[in-house]
Amino acid sequence: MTDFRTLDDAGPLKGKRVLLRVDLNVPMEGGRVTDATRIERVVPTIREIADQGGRVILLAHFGRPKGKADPKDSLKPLLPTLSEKLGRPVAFGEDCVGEAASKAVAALKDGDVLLLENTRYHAGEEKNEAEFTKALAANGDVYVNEAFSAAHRAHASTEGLARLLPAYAGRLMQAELDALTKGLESPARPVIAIVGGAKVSTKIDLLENLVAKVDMLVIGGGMANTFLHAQGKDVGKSLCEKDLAETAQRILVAAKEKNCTIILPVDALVAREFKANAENETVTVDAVPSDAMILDVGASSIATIDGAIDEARTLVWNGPLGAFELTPFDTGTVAVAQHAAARTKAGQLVSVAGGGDTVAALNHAGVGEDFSYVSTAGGAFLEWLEGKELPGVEALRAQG
Ligand SMILES: Nc1ncnc2c1ncn2[C@@H]1O[C@H](COP(=O)(O)OP(=O)(O)O)[C@@H](O)[C@H]1O
Ligand SMILES: O=C(OP(=O)(O)O)[C@H](O)COP(=O)(O)O
Repeated sequence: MTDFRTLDDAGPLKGKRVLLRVDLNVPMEGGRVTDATRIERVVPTIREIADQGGRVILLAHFGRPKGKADPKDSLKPLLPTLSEKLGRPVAFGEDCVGEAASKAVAALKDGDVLLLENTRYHAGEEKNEAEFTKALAANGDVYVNEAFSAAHRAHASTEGLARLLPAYAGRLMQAELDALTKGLESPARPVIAIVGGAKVSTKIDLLENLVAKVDMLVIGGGMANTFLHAQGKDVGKSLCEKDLAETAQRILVAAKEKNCTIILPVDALVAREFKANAENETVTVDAVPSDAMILDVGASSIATIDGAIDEARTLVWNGPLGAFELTPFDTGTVAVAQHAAARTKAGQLVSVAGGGDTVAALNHAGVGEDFSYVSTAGGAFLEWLEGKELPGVEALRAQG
């Protein structure tokens, strides 16, 4: 049962300008998409609207350009993949508001698809500014939110637009919420969570609530370095947000109070260069050379994590355990992903993973199909798991 309106409630969309908010924040390398999962998952909705004769106007962000039109965060390089996956041409508007956008929208015929440039090129997006939201809304008759993975952001294109235009949830938004509710509303215990990745400052706070929901929490990736630093260890030149040491300490205390076992790496693969096949060595986390970076968990840590997974009946995972895009720093992520997949296939574990890079990492490990459920969302998925209201979903409910 959904308590918001979906595409089924939108009425005939023929001739309507449909602002479709999608999450195209996909992993890229050298200007090419390296994992197209997020694109593939929104294709059915784009087709469904276009096939009815709706004029599809895709709104999306890429990276974190912080209100500046930084070319490295352009959505343009995604066009070939988007068009290939969709099996039809996609036009491009050089801006998401103003003349460039309105001209591109005016040129659309029924059933056409248009991608507008990065919404985060404008500061009004993240500030959810009324003027900017109005400028976005000027190009649409209807708003459809398909970006579950950005629903934890109260931005103009994820939240504000739902208040200005008739608003509906897209098929993926609906499916993600249904699947997570079904899979995790009353999970089999013990529950283990793995949180890694690089978005330390935007994800660390949610760990405080998460430790009350799960029995074991594995902290890996860049997130682990901040915790190791908080424990007084020298993490050398590793990705580490030192100003969050107090937050990390608070989380460790909260975990103890809630009887949540925290599992931090005991050893690490370190290197002096952030590149594939950089010279590397395994060291204990007490002996990280001051000129080196932790780029993956070590073999003893992998064994500990695998052992903890063996005790669990439910796994939730966001954020790779290391810089998995660069061999051999994919070793920990691949080993743990394969172990969890084998337990899942044997019927011993319910495994739910999510996040743009996490999905790419599972695919890289060859187990993307073997988890119980793979969400496009990382941060949004964890916030949902915490029990938090997601602004993008709440704004749809307000109209429901
Ligand atoms: N120890 C580490 N040092 C640097 N980067 C890391 C480390 N561990 C993981 N990462 C990086 O984290 C990124 C993914 O983080 P994040 O965006 O939080 O995950 P997701 O997109 O799945 O939510 C990957 O690009 C990976 O290279
Ligand atoms: O990639 C995303 O989230 P994720 O890294 O948690 O999977 C979303 O596009 C949100 O991006 P943001 O964390 O820059 O707001």
